[in-house]
Amino acid sequence: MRPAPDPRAPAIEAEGLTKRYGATLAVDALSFTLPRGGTVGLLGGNGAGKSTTIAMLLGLLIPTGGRVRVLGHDMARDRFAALARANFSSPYIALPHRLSVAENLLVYAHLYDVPDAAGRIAELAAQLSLADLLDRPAGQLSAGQKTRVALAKSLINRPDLLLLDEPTASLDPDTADWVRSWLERYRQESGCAILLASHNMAEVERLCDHVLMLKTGRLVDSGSPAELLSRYGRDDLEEVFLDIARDRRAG
Ligand SMILES: Nc1ncnc2c1ncn2[C@@H]1O[C@H](COP(=O)(O)OP(=O)(O)OP(=O)(O)O)[C@@H](O)[C@H]1O
Repeated sequence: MRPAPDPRAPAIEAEGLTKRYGATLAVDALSFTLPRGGTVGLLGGNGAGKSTTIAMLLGLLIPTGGRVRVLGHDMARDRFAALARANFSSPYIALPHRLSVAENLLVYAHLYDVPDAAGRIAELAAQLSLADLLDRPAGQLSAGQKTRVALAKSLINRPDLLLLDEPTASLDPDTADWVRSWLERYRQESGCAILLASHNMAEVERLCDHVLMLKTGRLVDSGSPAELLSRYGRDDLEEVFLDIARDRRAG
């Protein structure tokens, strides 16, 4: 039997994480740590390697090199134990269309072996204003409603680590702001660690205490939003992002 993982182990420890697709080095020796309860932003332009990194953290892709521990579990040997305590949300993943919202959430509750599944679904429906949607087919919801259902799905097992890929993509500014405020509050109340991949710099500045800047698979800079702003002499992260994308160095 393997020893139980240290409950204080970081949520994510990546060391030299690498993924190669033929000639493309999608992720190039990425190392970082996400502490328990922390929020790390994964930033980078299209094709920078964000989704590939998340797929390796979820055990969906086998790294070409390096290693990653999630909640103290080595993903190469013990990924099912890690995944029971983690969850994931992306607006690009559709839930089965014909099943109602409640049926979808029940399937996930059973997959994660959630005790009192009906009670947990009712709790999340109240927190995420889903009560009126529970009997509607998932395929008939608006983008904002689908995002709230996807968040409920991602929290069904009260995860210790939440991986969010573009949580506010395709949402109107009002709904996006609602989701950000909700995540901000949830993170403070739950102590859940969050890895957030986003193209929205204001979102990253608001939610993240540490930011990883990726460019063509490589970690080109990192720090707290305040550290990055001061290093590049900028007023917002969008300008820092453009400096990095256009190879303008920090002063
Ligand atoms: N299955 C695949 N086969 C070959 N190359 C791939 C595959 N998946 C991704 N890539 C390549 O790996 C690189 C990183 O892609 P990835 O999707 O991780 O970037 P991303 O940062 O998530 O981009 P975006 O912001 O556009 O979603 C890109 O050059 C992409 O073309």
